[in-house]
Amino acid sequence: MNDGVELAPAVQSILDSADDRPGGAERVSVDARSLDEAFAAADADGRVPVIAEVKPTSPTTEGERTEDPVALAEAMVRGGAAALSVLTEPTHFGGSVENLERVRAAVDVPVLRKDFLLRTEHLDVAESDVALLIARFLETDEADSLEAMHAAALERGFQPLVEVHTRAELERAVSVDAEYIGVNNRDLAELVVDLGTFEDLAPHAPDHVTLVAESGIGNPEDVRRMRDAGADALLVGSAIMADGDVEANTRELVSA
Ligand SMILES: O=P(O)(O)OC[C@@H](O)[C@@H](O)c1c[nH]c2ccccc12
Repeated sequence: MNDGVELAPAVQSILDSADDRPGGAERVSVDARSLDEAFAAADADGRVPVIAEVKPTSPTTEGERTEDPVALAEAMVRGGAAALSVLTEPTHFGGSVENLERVRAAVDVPVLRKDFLLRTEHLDVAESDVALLIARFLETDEADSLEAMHAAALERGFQPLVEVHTRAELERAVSVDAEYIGVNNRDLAELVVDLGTFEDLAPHAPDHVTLVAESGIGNPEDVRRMRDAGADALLVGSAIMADGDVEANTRELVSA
């Protein structure tokens, strides 16, 4: 599929199930909480802008956290998270639209819907402040184009975060005028993480873009490394969801 590089079997299976999931019946209209303001507020009081991710499990995680997602989300906000990300992918990440809706109702910070959205009608399944659009999966015959998805997300009031992993994907994100670009340090073909990915791509992003470093950020040193490379914000899941106190895990990274 797409560039000819085979995807990890887990990722191919995620995409196949995403392709089978129905869209929403009606077009949503979102009154989004500003991501820029949330990041600026964090910066202003000395917190690193972190998007903390409620991810009960994943193909690269052992075990599953079974606490109430709302309790986890509230702990992340207490720990200083500027925004949250909630998995809605049901079959491989233990997520749900219900989790997203409950979390968004419980907190004041912007919430990202983390899923594999392939067609515009998939945007209509749930309201969120930010919608993730993964460039790599929006260039196949089965999916709508990145351009169409980006325009459709804006029309509905979402702040689209375009996820890229290569220079070519970054160029495509820039060509659709993406204001928010996430560089995923995890290669979805092999599921390996390399923080050098962000360092390599960040210098090629235009200055006006808000850049998010995604995946593989495990400790305060990684946070500083990504900030030094130009990350305006960080998206962190596993290190915050790992054993222990989610609030303390969040605070440790936010204070790096
Ligand atoms: O758990 P990590 O390594 O901190 O990564 C979080 C987030 O970046 C990761 O969950 C992610 C990035 N892009 C995705 C696309 C789909 C599902 C998950 C993801």
